[in-house]
Amino acid sequence: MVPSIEEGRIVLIANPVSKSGRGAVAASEAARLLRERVGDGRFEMLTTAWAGHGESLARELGPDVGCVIALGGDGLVNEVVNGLMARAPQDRPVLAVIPVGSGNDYAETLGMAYSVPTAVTEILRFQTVRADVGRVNGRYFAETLSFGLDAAIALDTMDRRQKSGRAGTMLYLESAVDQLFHHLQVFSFKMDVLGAEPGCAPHPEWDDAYLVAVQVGPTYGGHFRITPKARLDDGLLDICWATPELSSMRALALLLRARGGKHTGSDHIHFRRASSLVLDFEEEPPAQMDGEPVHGTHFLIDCVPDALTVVVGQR
Ligand SMILES: Nc1ncnc2c1ncn2[C@@H]1O[C@H](COP(=O)(O)OP(=O)(O)OP(=O)(O)O)[C@@H](O)[C@H]1O
Repeated sequence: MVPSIEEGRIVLIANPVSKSGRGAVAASEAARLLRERVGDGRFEMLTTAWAGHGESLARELGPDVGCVIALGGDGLVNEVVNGLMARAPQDRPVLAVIPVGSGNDYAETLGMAYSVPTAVTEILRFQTVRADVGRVNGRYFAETLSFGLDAAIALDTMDRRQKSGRAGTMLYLESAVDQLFHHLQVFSFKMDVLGAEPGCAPHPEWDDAYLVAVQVGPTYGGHFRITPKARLDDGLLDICWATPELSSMRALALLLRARGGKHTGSDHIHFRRASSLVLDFEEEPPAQMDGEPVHGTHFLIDCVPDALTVVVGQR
């Protein structure tokens, strides 16, 4: 049983290479502020040294840790969540996030501030909620799992970022325009909804889609509100898929409307809510989970209700 967030140790797991290296500077600032506020004895900073390291650091946290803070982007949050989910439910410290990534969708859902000092102050208010976690083929996701167009954009943006060192919304839009006008693809999929909300039809036929998103929270791709009504604590995954036939121009207009969650009235957009589902694709689509690549054609997906306690900000 972990100690309470007020009494236990606080461990910061920082990704120094997040946001093109800005994570290192943000981590020193956060560590200095946390040491000042809670004292040296109650605080420790761990820095990731390789991709995937955040998961083992979170899995192996000592029994005296009451709160683990992930400083980085959605990729680091995903690693820490996977580490925490490997522990027994009563041994999972509270999760907090200091957003220093390029997407920060989970931090956005938690309402965390983007300035390090404000985020530290918010964390030390110890305001928490319970949160569900998504699971796909045995791995966990905090916010988003998606297939097709938006995953292609997210993965292409990451590729462009690594090659050019650039970041931000413009890079995402450049990639979106390229994917929409030169690589817009339809994927054949079959969705078998097992634990649907009452009144929801299963969807067992093969169908075509530009994208399928399975969400714990409302956003993906850097604050696109793809499932605006998704809640962290309802025990359900919100599913959205977009069906053809759309011209590249109309698909772009729909994507831009999705930024504010205003795509929901389109005849091409469909929603379901379910606690579990099986998704099959005829051929492997581009896929992402919290911004990280996922591979395969057969996906067993479910919601782990009430899995974590998470710190929320003031927005
Ligand atoms: N020390 C490290 N060296 C190299 N890669 C790392 C290291 N620590 C973490 N990573 C990897 O860096 C990737 C990106 O991390 P993170 O999500 O924190 O930042 P980001 O890409 O800038 O933000 P976002 O995911 O929001 O786009 C993740 O795949 C993670 O596994």
